[in-house]
Amino acid sequence: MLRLVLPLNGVPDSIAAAQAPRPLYGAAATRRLEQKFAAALPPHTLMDRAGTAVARLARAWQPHARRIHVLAGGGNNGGDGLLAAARLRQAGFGERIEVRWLGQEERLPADARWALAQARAAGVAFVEEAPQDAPDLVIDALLGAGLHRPLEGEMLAALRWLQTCPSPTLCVDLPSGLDADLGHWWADAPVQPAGPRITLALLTLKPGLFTGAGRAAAGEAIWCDDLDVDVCAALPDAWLVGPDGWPHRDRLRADHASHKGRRGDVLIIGGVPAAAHHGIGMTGAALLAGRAALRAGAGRVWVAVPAPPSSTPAFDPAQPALMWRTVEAALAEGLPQRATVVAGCGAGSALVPVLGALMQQTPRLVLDADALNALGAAAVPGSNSPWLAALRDRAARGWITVLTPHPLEAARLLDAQVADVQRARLQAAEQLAQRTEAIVVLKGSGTVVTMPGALPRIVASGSGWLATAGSGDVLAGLLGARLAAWTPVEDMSALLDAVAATAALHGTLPAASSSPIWAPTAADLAP
Ligand SMILES: NC(=O)C1=CN([C@@H]2O[C@H](COP(=O)(O)OP(=O)(O)OC[C@H]3O[C@@H](n4cnc5c(N)ncnc54)[C@H](O)[C@@H]3O)[C@@H](O)[C@H]2O)[C@@H](O)CC1
Repeated sequence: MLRLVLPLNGVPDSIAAAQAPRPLYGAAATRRLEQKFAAALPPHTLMDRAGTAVARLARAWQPHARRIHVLAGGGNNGGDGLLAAARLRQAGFGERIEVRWLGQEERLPADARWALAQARAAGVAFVEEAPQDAPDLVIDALLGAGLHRPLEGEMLAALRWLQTCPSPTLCVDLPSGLDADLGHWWADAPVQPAGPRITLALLTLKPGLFTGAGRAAAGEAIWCDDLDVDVCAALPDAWLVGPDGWPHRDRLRADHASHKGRRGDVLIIGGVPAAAHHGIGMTGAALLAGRAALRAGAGRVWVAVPAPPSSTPAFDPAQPALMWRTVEAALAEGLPQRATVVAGCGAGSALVPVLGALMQQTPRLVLDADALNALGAAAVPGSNSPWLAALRDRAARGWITVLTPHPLEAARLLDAQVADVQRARLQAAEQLAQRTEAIVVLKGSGTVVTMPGALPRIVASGSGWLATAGSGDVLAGLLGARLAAWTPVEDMSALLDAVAATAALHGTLPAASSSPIWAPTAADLAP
């Protein structure tokens, strides 16, 4: 059955489509499923269904296309393209169906060999060169789940043509160049296509479609056809998640007997003012986090500033309910023991002296930005960092720690390069979680949320609109509110789901506040 998974990146409708958690299967798991189902069906059935699904979507998406160019590689992904060409030709679609096939007949897998014969029998035209002009529709069947190494030579040249071609393009299973497991882009070619593009995943959704380069390469919409087999019984490699489970404001409204003490307390630590930090002020970061926590339904929110009372803001005119403290006063009041603490938003190096106390006193702790920088390379193998010991000690006590690194912060914690983190985002997040025994929210395109012993979640929402100063502070505040409202249950994976749903909600905020003219800023996300 054909399903729309993510229509038009970033528009609100896409959220509904993404809401149900969806299982993601990497290349190896997909191959196992393919073999299992193929064994129970007549020969070539899956490829027949795959090629037919591609042809059907191509016709629905570009019904007036006259010249259709299929770029096909030498594996089964190319086989899908060849079969789609055959089916389009048999249906009398368009005026010309042409295939540029870069395979070698003697090395073809059996299914693709059969598809080649089908295309030839259908009278599809075979061409040697890339078109000089733009076809009405391109079908990208160069490489799919079999790509795990860099592209070179003829394949690279073909991909460069594809990425710069302005024609509408339908990618078969995965955009060619993308690693199904990692979301890594294997080619020295632009990730972002020049023309309109959609992707039709076949049999399974692969994790690489949704993180790293996946979302940028896959285009405006991601479809999936399960080829009429039930893959969902198999254990996935990861889950694609939306904001389902977020405590919606209607639920807060319906809770008549509630009071502010029941909604959860949040303490933001950060926002160092310029007067206390060599003329470099970061009050806005803590403001954004505090406002987001309030907006997300926290009952009471304090903002503790690492500065003397004289340079602590009197109040926030936009959200006067925020209560301001110095860090000293907040510690003296015992706030870290009873509130969920969000530490790091614009705290600078002033956080370091109190981080140890927070680790030891706060059962629910979100470490963001400067708090992560303060940990240094705590997550490298064999690290004897006192911070690592403190994090593990927290886990042993059953306390919750959430780390929210962007790729650079994750790289610092792992003593790696940003490129290493981005090349394998799921694996980087899992390493970080294993070593720190914390929940990790690795931000970026396709935010990854994971913890030790759990299947990672990839957040389905989000767009380039989130790449704006302060949007991470808003996420930290939302996480603070969500953890503060968290009722402990035995199943820790429910906590992971709650954290992932919070990150997914954050991804929807820019679309909710967008105007036809302005790009949303962080203040629009937490007004
Ligand atoms: N066999 C079947 O019945 C089905 C196959 N499916 C399709 O099969 C695809 C997977 O097929 P394959 O495992 O054959 O893999 P691919 O077709 O994705 O890639 C394998 C081919 O690409 C070449 N290749 C890989 N990396 C390269 C590089 N860096 N430079 C140059 N050439 C490179 C290999 O030599 C091989 O010829 C899926 O993505 C999907 O499109 C699905 O439609 C499901 C059903």
